Amino acid sequence: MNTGIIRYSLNSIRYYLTTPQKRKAVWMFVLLLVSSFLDVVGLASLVPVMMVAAEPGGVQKSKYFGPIYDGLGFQSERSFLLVLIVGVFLFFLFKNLFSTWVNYLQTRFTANVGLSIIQNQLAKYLNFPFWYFNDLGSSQLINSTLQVPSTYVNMILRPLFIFFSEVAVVLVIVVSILVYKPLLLVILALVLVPTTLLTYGALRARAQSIGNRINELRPISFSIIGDLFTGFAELKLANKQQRFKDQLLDNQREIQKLDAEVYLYTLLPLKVIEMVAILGVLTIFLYAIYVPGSSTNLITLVGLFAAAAYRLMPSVNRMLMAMVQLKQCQYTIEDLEAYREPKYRVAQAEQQAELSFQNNITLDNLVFSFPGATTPALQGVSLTVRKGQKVGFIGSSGSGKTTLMNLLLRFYIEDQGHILIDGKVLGPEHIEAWHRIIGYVKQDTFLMEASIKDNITLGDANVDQERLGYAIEQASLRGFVNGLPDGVDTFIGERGSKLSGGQRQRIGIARALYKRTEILILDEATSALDNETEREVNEAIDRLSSTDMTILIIAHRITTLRDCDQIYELNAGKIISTHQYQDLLNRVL
Ligand SMILES: Nc1ncnc2c1ncn2[C@@H]1O[C@H](COP(=O)(O)OP(=O)(O)OP(=O)(O)O)[C@@H](O)[C@H]1O
Repeated sequence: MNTGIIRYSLNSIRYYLTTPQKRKAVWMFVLLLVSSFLDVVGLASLVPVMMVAAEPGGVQKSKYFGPIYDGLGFQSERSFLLVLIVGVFLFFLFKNLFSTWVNYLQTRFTANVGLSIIQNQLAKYLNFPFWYFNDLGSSQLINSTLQVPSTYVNMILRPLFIFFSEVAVVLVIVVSILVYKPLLLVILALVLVPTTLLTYGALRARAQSIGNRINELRPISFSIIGDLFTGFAELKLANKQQRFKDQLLDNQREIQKLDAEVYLYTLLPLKVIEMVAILGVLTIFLYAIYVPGSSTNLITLVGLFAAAAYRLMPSVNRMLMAMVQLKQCQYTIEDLEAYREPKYRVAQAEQQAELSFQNNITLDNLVFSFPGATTPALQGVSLTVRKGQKVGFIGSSGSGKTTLMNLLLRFYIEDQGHILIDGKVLGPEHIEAWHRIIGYVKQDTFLMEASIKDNITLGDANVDQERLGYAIEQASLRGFVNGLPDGVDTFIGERGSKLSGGQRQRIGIARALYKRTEILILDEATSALDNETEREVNEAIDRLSSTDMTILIIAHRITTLRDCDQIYELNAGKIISTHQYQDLLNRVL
């Protein structure tokens, strides 16, 4: 049998198991063997019991039960049969309790492995360099973090257990037949082995390609449904909801069709094996009819063949089903294995060091290129910001302002040059300390579907009320919050849908203040803010300017830069000039 997919799946599981878990897996396999053995013994024991029960005086005549009957001094066959039947019942009770316990252990084990795979995927993606993160997109990431591990558990891990426990059953039967009647084993092997191989051979390629296709289609559905709900208002107004709905249904139609096809494939093996087994029986019969003198022996053989094949068929079928499922979901193994190379990990030092910021931040000749880009996004940027300064960045769209901030935030790492804090190179060992003192207010502030308080504290369990009050005050949110029925406990809707653009940015500012940010990067919203919103945001920035916070502002409106000590202008990844606010204002006027 082609065991490529089995070996591949086992290797993939090994990666996730800790040493105790590996030991547990072996232990579980032993328990499964015992459980399979009890299964076969249970069924096999029924035949002699039924035979002696059906024939009066059968107990004493039986070569198995006769000695037990005499040895235990039974007086009547009826009482012996009663004890025998109760014994059989108790055996089945024990067997089923035992196999349920094994199933329970097995499901707990697979659930734990599933959880460690999700943890592993999360760790992988949360440590992803930012640009890959953006490249993959959230639908793909959600699929890989939640859907793929769950499919892996259901369609790789569980089928593997089934496969091995069926192998155990088949082995027990095969050994019994080998001892009892080797010729029968030869006939069975001649009939069942080629059938199994041919059926698997016919289904595996298609099963795999269906699995791959379903994995391509699922994120598309996630993405369309995300757009459909988040873009509710825009799509409704543009009368485009129907088009998105149609796209989603087309995609789902293909998924459902492929799912149904795969389900059909899991039903097929049993039918094929049954046809071949019956063909075997009939062929032996025909032989008995047309070859004179061979019938008595052959008819016994047919009986035995049919009985053995009947018991083997479900096991072989389950083995085949398991293999088809493994093949169909091979993509999950590939998906989980993706992005394990070091280049997909932001370098992080095991030992984190403290960092203090007292004097200045120096960018020393920073060069940075996005993977695959022909020209660097930053081409030797050097500047110094003193503690407490307010510095502005301007420049046309695509000039590298956001990229520069992402380097400063350590979401990207420079190809050349250094960032120095008080003259000390900012390295991977400072990431945690650095992130404690730097804050970022994006153009589109990240907001959770939660209360204002939770959005400012990012779900702090023990909120520092004094700090929260200060953050609200400094971010010019006091008036707004006081006017709300539930104050800071008011829910703001999905992604802040109940807030204005200015309020959203000010929540971002309050968040940075609550965190005791020492260096704040503020990316001013590019979208046309109305006068009132612009005034609100500027008021918050003005208040910040009176603190000792070091502020770096990417500005799209010159008025935002009013309090800046220095303004840098970028073009094509380079600083082309530095300005004072008044010069810029004169230039515009
Ligand atoms: N994830 C990315 N992958 C590849 N190239 C990128 C990526 N992000 C930005 N770029 C490219 O890098 C260059 C600088 O982009 P950046 O976002 O820093 O500009 P910006 O000055 O902030 O623009 P804007 O004012 O429009 O926000 C652009 O040419 C952009 O196309």
